[in-house]
Amino acid sequence: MAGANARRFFVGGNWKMNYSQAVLEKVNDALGKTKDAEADIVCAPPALFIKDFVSSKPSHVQVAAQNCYHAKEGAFTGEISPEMLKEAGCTWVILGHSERRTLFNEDDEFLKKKIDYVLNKTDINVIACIGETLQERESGKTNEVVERQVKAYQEKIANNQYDRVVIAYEPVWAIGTGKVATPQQAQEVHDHLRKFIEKNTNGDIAKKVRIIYGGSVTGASCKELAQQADIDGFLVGGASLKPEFEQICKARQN
Ligand SMILES: O=C[C@H](O)COP(=O)(O)O
Repeated sequence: MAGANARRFFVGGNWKMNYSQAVLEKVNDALGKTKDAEADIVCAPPALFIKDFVSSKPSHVQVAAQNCYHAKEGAFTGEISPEMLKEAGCTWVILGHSERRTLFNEDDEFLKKKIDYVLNKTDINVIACIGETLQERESGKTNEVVERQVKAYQEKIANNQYDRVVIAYEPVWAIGTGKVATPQQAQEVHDHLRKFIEKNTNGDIAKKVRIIYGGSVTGASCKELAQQADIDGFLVGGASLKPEFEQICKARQN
C-alpha cells in the first residue's frame, strides 16, 4: 500500500444534534487555530444551523450536512435535498452514519440511492460511513459487514468519482462510548478495506482513496491512530465540539 502521506489528511467534525451559540463560538475558536493544519477540515452542524456556521467559520474550513435525500425537491416531508444543502454552503454530505442506519432504518439499498443521486446529480462530495456492531465483531463478521456496506456504495461510485468520496470506518461499538478502537484494530480494518476496494476497482484508486476512522477519537488517542499507514484522518463526534479538535486536526503534525 502507498504511504499514508500520499493522501491528504481529512478531519470531519460531526456535531450530530448538538448546537448552541456558545458551542458555535467555542468551535470557531478552535477552528481558527487550525489554519496551519495540513488537512482538509469539514464540519457538519445540524441542518438548521448550517448557514450560521457558513457565515462565521474560518475560510479554510468546509461544511458538510449530516444527511440528505435523493431528490431535488418535492413531497418529501422533513427531508432536505443536496441542491438545497449546496445553496446553503455545503460541499460535503455524510451518508450512512450508524445512527441513521440503526435509529432511522437506513439500509444499504436506500444509501445506494442517496450516493448515486449526490455523485451523479450534484457536485457535492460524500463521507460514506460503514462499521460493524459489537455483536458482529465478536462473532468474527467485521470484514464481511464492512465489505457488504462498501460494496453497496461502490455499485454507485464510478472509477473517476473516488476523489469525491471519503470512506469513514466507524465501528458502532466505539461511537460515543469512550471505547476507541486500538490503532492496530483500526489499521487492520482499513488495510482490509483498501485491498477490498482495489479488488473492485484498481490499485491506483485504492492508493488514493481516503479511509478515515471514527469512534471516540480524542486529543489523547488521535496521534497514534494517525500514524497508521491506512488511516487517513478521522470523523469526530463529541471531541469536534471541544478545543481538542485543533489537536485532532493536527494529529499528523505534532
Ligand atoms: O460521526 C462521528 C462518530 O459517530 C464518532 O462519534 P464520537 O467521536 O462521539 O464517538
